[in-house]
Amino acid sequence: MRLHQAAFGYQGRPVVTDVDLSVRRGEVVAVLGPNGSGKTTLVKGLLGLSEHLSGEVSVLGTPLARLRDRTRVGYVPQRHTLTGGVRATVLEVVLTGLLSSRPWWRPLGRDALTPALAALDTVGLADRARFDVETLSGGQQRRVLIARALVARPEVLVMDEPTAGVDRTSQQVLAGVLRRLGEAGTTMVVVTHELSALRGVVDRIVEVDSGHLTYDGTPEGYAVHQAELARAAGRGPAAPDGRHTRTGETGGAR
Ligand SMILES: Nc1ncnc2c1ncn2[C@@H]1O[C@H](COP(=O)(O)OP(=O)(O)OP(=O)(O)O)[C@@H](O)[C@H]1O
Repeated sequence: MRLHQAAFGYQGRPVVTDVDLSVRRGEVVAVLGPNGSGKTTLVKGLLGLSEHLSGEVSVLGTPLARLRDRTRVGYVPQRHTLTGGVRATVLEVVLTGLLSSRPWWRPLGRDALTPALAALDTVGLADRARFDVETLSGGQQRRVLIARALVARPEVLVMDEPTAGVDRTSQQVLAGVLRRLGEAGTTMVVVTHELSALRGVVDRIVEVDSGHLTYDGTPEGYAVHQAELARAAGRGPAAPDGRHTRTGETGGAR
């Protein structure tokens, strides 16, 4: 995945600009940054779901506009649960992940069950296949959505806050799922506020602030970057006695 001077936004108005980024195959990248900084807009840009306004974007070696087989890139959207809609079983929801990869004249047959059950097994929910999704917890529903994204066997998986709003146990299960996917060579771009939940899974961190990339490097380097920011923020104007006052806090990963 390569972005050069890319800008994304909505209705012609840029939200993120000057993005230079390349993600290697098999890499697991966490996208961090304050609320409203443009993380979702950036990752939606990789899927053609926000407007690509300028610069170059290529995904899996193909310019985004010419990427025909969109099932090669899977997506787990933000703040999405499965309650309140049409009643469906867990298996049925996962099967919908295969619909876009088939022409309309080839309906899903029994052969679709094997990948769907395998995807549910990956997220640890094989025993819930016949359950109504509404009976699952929020964390389990997030895992169903990951299974739905996995069933078409995407080469790249983009996830927007997969661990948000789920309890610690579900967070740990989700982190394990991401670790296994990473080990299997799936390229992942994961927007998160909970870096600690993904420790050991993430190879690289990209920070977005006010629509710009403000960090791109290793998790270890990010800790140094944050410490430097905190030091800079603490170095306020000199107090009358010559000491420095603290002027502010920095945001960042929790
Ligand atoms: N569909 C849209 N149309 C117009 N503007 C939008 C749309 N979606 C988001 N924005 C604007 O883009 C800016 C960045 O939003 P975005 O959702 O990308 O931030 P974020 O970093 O993902 O935030 P959060 O951490 O809260 O999810 C915000 O000012 C938001 O209002």
